[in-house]
Amino acid sequence: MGSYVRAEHYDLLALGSGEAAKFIACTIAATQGKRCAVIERQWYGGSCPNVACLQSKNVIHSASVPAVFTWRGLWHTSSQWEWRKRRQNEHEGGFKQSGVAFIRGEGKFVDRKTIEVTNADGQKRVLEGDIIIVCTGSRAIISDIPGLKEAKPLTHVELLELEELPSHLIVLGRGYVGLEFAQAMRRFGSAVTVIDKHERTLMHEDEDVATQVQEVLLREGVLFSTSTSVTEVSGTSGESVTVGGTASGETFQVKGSHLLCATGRIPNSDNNGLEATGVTLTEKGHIAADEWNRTSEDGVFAVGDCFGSPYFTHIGYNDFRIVNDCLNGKATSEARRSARQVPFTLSTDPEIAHVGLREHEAKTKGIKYRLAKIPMSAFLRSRTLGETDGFAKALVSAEDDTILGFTAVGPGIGELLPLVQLTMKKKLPYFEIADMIFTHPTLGEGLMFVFGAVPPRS
Ligand SMILES: Cc1cc2nc3c(=O)[nH]c(=O)nc-3n(C[C@H](O)[C@H](O)[C@H](O)COP(=O)(O)OP(=O)(O)OC[C@H]3O[C@@H](n4cnc5c(N)ncnc54)[C@H](O)[C@@H]3O)c2cc1C
Ligand SMILES: NC(=O)c1ccc[n+]([C@@H]2O[C@H](COP(=O)([O-])OP(=O)(O)OC[C@H]3O[C@@H](n4cnc5c(N)ncnc54)[C@H](O)[C@@H]3O)[C@@H](O)[C@H]2O)c1
Repeated sequence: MGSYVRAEHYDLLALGSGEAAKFIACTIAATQGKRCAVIERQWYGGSCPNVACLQSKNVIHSASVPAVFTWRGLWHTSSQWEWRKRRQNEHEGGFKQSGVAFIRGEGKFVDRKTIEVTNADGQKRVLEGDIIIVCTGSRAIISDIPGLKEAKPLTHVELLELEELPSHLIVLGRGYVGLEFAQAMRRFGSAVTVIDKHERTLMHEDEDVATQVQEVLLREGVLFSTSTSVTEVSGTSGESVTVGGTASGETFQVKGSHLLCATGRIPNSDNNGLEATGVTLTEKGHIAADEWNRTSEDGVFAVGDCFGSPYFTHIGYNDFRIVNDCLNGKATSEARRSARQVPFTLSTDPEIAHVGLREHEAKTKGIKYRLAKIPMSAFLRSRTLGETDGFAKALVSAEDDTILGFTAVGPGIGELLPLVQLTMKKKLPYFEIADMIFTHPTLGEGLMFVFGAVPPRS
């Protein structure tokens, strides 16, 4: 550290201002009157509002509204910069109001309770905290395929900053980021080729779910190259870029104008001095912590993507609740990591919405279930929308009447998850949903039909 600098003391210090950290710091400041600070090198409030969930869903929605089917047509704000400025102002206001110190700069651990922060001008501050929250997020993987880094590929961050529409976007990776952006950019008018090393889309999902979404994208003109091993990339994204390798054993080459890397994410647990603390990492580089986000160092918590919580903002928010309970002496067995539901919505059109057990998981684990599966056209609302692609399926226990899992592919179908989640959480029988009165014709009404189709117990 060079010359001695007196450390500024805080009761609670967060590294990274993402979902869980901002709520923890603001809540502890407000409810316990503690002195809290958040260190952040880039955006107030982390990725979700600025470069991930919210902005990407705004782009995706824009691409889905035929009347304004143009690149940047329906962006509710004039530009991506305007979007971020608004989110920044909202978050800056939130921190100020709650009395949390927002400290701009790159943070690096000096020891378990001390973080050195370097701002853009190279000036340093040393902060120490009794409680430390590590919330440093994750970043897109840019693998070491020859020529890939040199091609300066886009990640979701740069894609959201593009001023021009790519004439031909090559998407490497067919997971959440790849599929959502592939469809949106195709709808805006780009030619889109998606390349993935696996044979099928969304390997974790049931095959019928993955196939349904892929079929829609194919119909809209997205091209797929599957079981593809990319061995070289040449050119530069934004000008002309060529991706080559083998696809199902055959030589493969595709030339495009832009390249998006969407091959997964790695935790930001390196380059921040964590090795100077006693905090340990998992094999995948996540910060190792227990059921209540407590690391191996007393008073140091890890939250969000860097902790390996499933990479969703709402799960980051749940980390906040768990840590907040912990800090209030309420670390209960109900409020722990492995006890929580992990619902998600993939924002393709149609969406995929899921909670609980998948069918292939039930089969692998030998869990006996009853299956109800109906086409989306049976959700009468989908007919009024003219959007009948998809289906919904529910897995109900063969032994009692509790719901084990629910998955649906359909328009705006993610909005239906909470009712199913609540029924599952309260361990209510599935027919509580089947017996409800739903307004007609809403998507919710479809739940009555799915759960009404559960076969009787044998
Ligand atoms: C394109 C895209 C779309 C997504 N869409 C959705 C969605 O629709 N729904 C959903 O639930 N999830 C979505 N996700 C996932 C979601 O964005 C992440 O799970 C969530 O934002 C992670 O929050 P976090 O707090 O862990 O990290 P972040 O929000 O990334 O916060 C970490 C912060 O730490 C800062 N930081 C890191 N290291 C340092 C350091 N040394 N010093 C100072 N600051 C540091 C970073 O600048 C960053 O701001 C999406 C992800 C992507 C990439
Ligand atoms: N709607 C949402 O909630 C949402 C949206 C976007 C992202 N996210 C979160 O972000 C996480 C990361 O998303 P992601 O799409 O970056 O990762 P992902 O893990 O979902 O998908 C990565 C894909 O890249 C492929 N791949 C990996 N290496 C490859 C290579 N060398 N060549 C070709 N293909 C390769 C994999 O087979 C996989 O299909 C998700 O797991 C999710 O938790 C959520």
